[in-house]
This record gives sequence, C-alpha cells and structure tokens, in this order.
Amino acid sequence: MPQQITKGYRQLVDEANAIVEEIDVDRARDLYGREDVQFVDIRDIRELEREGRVPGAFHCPRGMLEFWIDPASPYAKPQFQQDKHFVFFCAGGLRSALAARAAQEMGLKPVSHLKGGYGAWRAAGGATEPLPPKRPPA
Ligand SMILES: O=S(=O)([O-])[S-]
Repeated sequence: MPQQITKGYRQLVDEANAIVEEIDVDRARDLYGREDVQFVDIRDIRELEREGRVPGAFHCPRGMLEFWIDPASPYAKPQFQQDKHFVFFCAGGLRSALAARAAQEMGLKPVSHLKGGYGAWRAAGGATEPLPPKRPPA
C-alpha cells in the first residue's frame, strides 16, 4: 500500500515562511559583506562544485545544521556562536526556508532566508566564485 503523506513539502515550506523572515535578493545584497551578517549556504557540496559559491558564505550542509548550531553538540561550529544576523540560502529558497525555521526554533537570531536562493542571487549579479580545486590526498 502506498504511503499516505499527510503534510507535503509545500505545506512545510509555507509554514516555515509564515514564521521566518524571507528576504529578497536586493535586501540580501544590502546585508552581504557586513561584519554583523553571516551568510550560510546549506546546499550539498556537489551543488557548490557545480554552480560555485558566494564568497564569504559559510557552507553548512543541511544535514548537519542542528548539530553545527547547538554548542552542546560535539559537532558545534564557532560560526554559529557569533552574535550575527544569519542569512540562509540554498539553490532555490525551499530548503533554506526549512533550515531557517529549524535554526530559529533552536534560538538562533536573527535569522532570514533568501527567496529564490543562489539562483536568484546569481541572476541578480550577486558575487560568486568557483570552488577551489580539491587538493589531492597527501
Ligand atoms: O531547496 S531548493 O529550493 O534549493 S530546490
């Protein structure tokens, strides 16, 4: 018997957007580069390799999000212990809505996510760069 999904991804994203600040690319460009703002790229590493990245953005794969945010976790990252405004983005703005919601629920603040994601950022001429080539294993 097929599974009965009772809440689809669209509803999850809509619920997240109802409680998380969604910013457009113009606002993101205003925030970009400020000392008190941390961009967080939650895309998969393969997406960064393929599409490039936003210079200065911290790469946090979505799967590690909660563990990297929580200082009580053995995987906690100092980037999330800063007193900054965190701007999450993904490729198109769906995953980042869910990620920003989780981060906000954990107490991170302030938190926003970028409507349209990296795609919108790049289309608007936002700064990007290729990922540096991988070093061969020593
Ligand atoms: O999550 S997504 O908007 O990058 S497909």
